Amino acid sequence: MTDTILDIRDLSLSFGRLRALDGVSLQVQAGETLALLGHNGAGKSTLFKAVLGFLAPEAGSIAIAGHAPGTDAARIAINYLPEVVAFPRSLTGREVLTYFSGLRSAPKTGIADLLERVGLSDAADRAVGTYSKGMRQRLGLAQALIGAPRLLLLDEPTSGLDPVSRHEFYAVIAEAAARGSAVLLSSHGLEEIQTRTDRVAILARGALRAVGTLEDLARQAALPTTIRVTARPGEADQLQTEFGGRRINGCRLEIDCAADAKLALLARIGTRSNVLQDIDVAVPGLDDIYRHHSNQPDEEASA
Ligand SMILES: Nc1ncnc2c1ncn2[C@@H]1O[C@H](COP(=O)(O)OP(=O)(O)OP(=O)(O)O)[C@@H](O)[C@H]1O
Repeated sequence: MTDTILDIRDLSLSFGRLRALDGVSLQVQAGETLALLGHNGAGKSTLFKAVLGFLAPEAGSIAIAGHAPGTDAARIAINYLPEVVAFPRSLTGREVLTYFSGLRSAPKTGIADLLERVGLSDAADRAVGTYSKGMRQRLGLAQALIGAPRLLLLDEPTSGLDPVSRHEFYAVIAEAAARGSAVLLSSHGLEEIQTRTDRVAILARGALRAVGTLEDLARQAALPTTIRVTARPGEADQLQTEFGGRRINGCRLEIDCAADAKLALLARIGTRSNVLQDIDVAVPGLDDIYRHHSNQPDEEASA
């Protein structure tokens, strides 16, 4: 049985004449990590602010573990990591977490464990003003994990982090999800969320264009596979006559085909190995999949 922690239905919100969110419906389950992707200005932060209760929707509804945004019960259920974290520079990492634990009425006994989980034990008693950006970001994540939240909202949590820090960051997020938190994070990076999130939601100009696993999104996009053939000198014309495709230069040919027709086409091309110099296969990349969905009209979005 699923346990829906975040339930957003037909959410619309405008700033004056600008419709920042347009009929967005999205659910996140306990233990699930969902990445919200979208270009600058797509509406990701606006969605987060609505979930936090900072912005009131003009239509639709949001429930956090069954509670309306901004209520005490919803506030207790959510922990939030903003895109830019700022802590008092003179406090140590441990003092920051002690302060936030007090605000959340969480036991102080968990602080050493949190510092350990985000790799800040050694720096725990140094002033935050001496921390690097990555360390501040990790302290922000530790702050967001206080009290084992039911919903973890992370606004571009890894922007500006190096690949190793990113990897460690996602490992900590995965632990939180394994303990039952629902995680909604926004990101610009398809590559980084590829193996680290359960589902992806693509937002463009305030509307949700697609929701699903990356495999689902790739299947829905039905983008062609491209077979690139290099012919022996003087043979490209004949190959193009046989297999169609685009001529790239005197000896190269690109042939598009549906993903499920790839093997049959390769087998046919293979029968002409005597006139081939090389062959390779280019499957659609994450960027192609993202571009496809973010350019779709709203009504093609799938929930
Ligand atoms: N307080 C505001 N007043 C007016 N317009 C706003 C306000 N906040 C956001 N917007 C507009 O709403 C749209 C969505 O902005 P939002 O910050 O949610 O985008 P985003 O997806 O988080 O972008 P980014 O990736 O750049 O952080 C943008 O066009 C933005 O200019």
